[in-house]
Amino acid sequence: MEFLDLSPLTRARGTIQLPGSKSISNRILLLSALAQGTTDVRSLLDSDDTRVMLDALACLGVNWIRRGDTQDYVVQGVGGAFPVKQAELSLGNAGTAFRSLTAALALCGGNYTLRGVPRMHERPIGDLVDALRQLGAQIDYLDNADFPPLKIAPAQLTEASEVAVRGNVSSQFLTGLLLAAPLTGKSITIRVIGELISRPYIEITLNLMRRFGVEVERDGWQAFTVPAGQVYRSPGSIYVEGDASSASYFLAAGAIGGGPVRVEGVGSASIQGDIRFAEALQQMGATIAMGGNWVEASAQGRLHGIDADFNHIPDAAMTIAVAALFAQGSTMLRNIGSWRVKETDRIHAMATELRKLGATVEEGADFLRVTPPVQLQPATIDTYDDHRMAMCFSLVALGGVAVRINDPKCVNKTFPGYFEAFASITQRSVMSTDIPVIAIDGPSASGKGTVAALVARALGFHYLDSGALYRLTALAAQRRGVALDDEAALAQLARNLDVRFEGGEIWLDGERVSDELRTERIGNGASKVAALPAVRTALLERQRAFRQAPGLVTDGRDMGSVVFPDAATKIFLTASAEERAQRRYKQLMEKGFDANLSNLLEELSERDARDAARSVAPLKQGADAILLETTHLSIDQAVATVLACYQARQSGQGA
Ligand SMILES: Nc1ncnc2c1ncn2[C@@H]1O[C@H](COP(=O)(O)OP(=O)(O)OP(=O)(O)O)[C@@H](O)[C@H]1O
Ligand SMILES: Nc1ccn([C@H]2C[C@H](O)[C@@H](COP(=O)(O)O)O2)c(=O)n1
Repeated sequence: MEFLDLSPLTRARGTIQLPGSKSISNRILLLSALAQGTTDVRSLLDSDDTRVMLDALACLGVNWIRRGDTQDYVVQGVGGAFPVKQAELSLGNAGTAFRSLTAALALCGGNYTLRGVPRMHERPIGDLVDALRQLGAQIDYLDNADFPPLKIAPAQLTEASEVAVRGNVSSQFLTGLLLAAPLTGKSITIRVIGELISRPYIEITLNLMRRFGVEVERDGWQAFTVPAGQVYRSPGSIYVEGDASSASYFLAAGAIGGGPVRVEGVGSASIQGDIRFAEALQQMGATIAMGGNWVEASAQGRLHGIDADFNHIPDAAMTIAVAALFAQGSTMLRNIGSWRVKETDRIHAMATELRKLGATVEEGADFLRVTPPVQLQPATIDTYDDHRMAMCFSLVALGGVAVRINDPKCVNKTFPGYFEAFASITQRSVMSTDIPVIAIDGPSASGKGTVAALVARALGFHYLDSGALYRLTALAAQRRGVALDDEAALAQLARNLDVRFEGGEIWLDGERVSDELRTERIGNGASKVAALPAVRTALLERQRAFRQAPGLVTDGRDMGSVVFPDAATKIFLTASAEERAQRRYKQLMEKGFDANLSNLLEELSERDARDAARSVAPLKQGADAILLETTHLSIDQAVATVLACYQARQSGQGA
């Protein structure tokens, strides 16, 4: 199995010239072939699927030439009837080519056999065949009923002027019928049974039929009439706009990796439904700018999860499922049942691969809910011979983890140069040490956590409360009856903690424990387990794994000295013991806990003494840490000071 290893990436920015749209390319090729006259097709997509269509048209006697090395083609139309009346066509896994050629050839008066790759033979076509048979088409299944391969004989047109087709399996069935209807020479009305999915693809079909001189009358999304006497006529020259589905990977890269990333070739003037991917990304918190022929994405902070219906953009929705790994909270993708009959069962494939990265995924017949892990795990991604699986999972590398993409050449189906284009807008982080860390250490209740979380929010960085890991170890020990001096058992517990940090809350073994963790009892227990070297070693790599792009703000006792000694900015944040006791007292009262100020002062001093006296990673201001005394500072002032220190350091002024 061939594979491609993507190194951890830190950032995405740049401009991409998009290849032509697959949906538009294959429709234009068929329309140009069926039309009267010669069509200059400009910027056709160069991919497996378009090659399948070009080869099939050549087999059917259509003359076309490519202009030199360009993606411009000249197609000589056959005026409605293919010259070759007998042919065997191999159509790979190209759904657009298979469905539209089935319809056109069934009404063209010849004998044809249509085959594909094994997966194509698992993709249903029965609804389209049933509808064509209503018109008099002679189509037989060569293997299994309702599935390719197919044998087509000349149609014996019936009197029927109305056909019905199911709309909820694939919109390509309706597209095929619409494209072929003018070949009958009579008025045909197509009624859609059930909900019509992927409507924007039908809009593309209607738009292009109009460009080739055929008007379709529409009654909502339920009935489409192609009036009699219309024939396709070449528009002379036609331009294939960039692929909006392919744009989704780069726009998502801009949103995940900071951006800005600009795609050129699609924009507000696009006729493709997938242009609305930009809206979904915007809902997740990305900043989107758009012109007639370009779109740009960037993001200041972290994305957030959304709950949305993706029936209208099923292909680009796959990119949302992967972007969900970088969002705060869960993302729910609804109404995506058509994924089940695409290049692979995409719901199952997506769920399987997201889980490898550590995500929690719930899958249903037509939905997917993705909850990101606290930290992404490096993984080998299987791509199921599905170009979109390969392209969307490349985005995972922007999480600062290595990812292996199996069978990367499957992208050739629609975007042969994808990985080169992706590399051109992303920056490699050979070492995760390229990702900036702001380390804030200091004694208990000094305000480290509050300040660190606000600094992280201001910069759009990740946040790690390292003390919570020691507190969680103490809580887990208490729940399992492990003594606080049993170093080996505690280290084992620390290594295997089942924790989740989400939206400021913390879960242990699936139970929300945020409030219990903040009690002084657990704080004292944490201070005891934190003195044990084996526990600290067990938690070391766990803490380092939080270092993910675009950056990390973390607080604790040894963040600058041990865990992230190369942190960009190190702060030692403190306040007088009396002020800290006051702050903790107020904090506990606000949470509804009982507290006594003098006891708190005593406990806090005891804890600081233990934390400072231990032999490993003791609490103390490092020589390279900036002292931030906050006894007389407000939270905002403390936050502003940390930000100023970081920015001074970033702009090279030192700090
Ligand atoms: N500069 C400040 N002025 C007044 N109150 C503050 C200031 N900084 C933080 N606080 C308050 O002090 C309380 C304790 O802060 P926080 O929990 O962030 O401290 P901490 O150092 O992270 O504590 P611990 O080490 O125990 O986790 C909070 O209620 C917070 O709002
Ligand atoms: N990096 C760290 C973080 C915390 N600890 C210990 C010391 C504290 O008493 C205890 C709880 O931390 P808090 O939540 O109060 O910040 O955990 C440590 O040793 N090293």
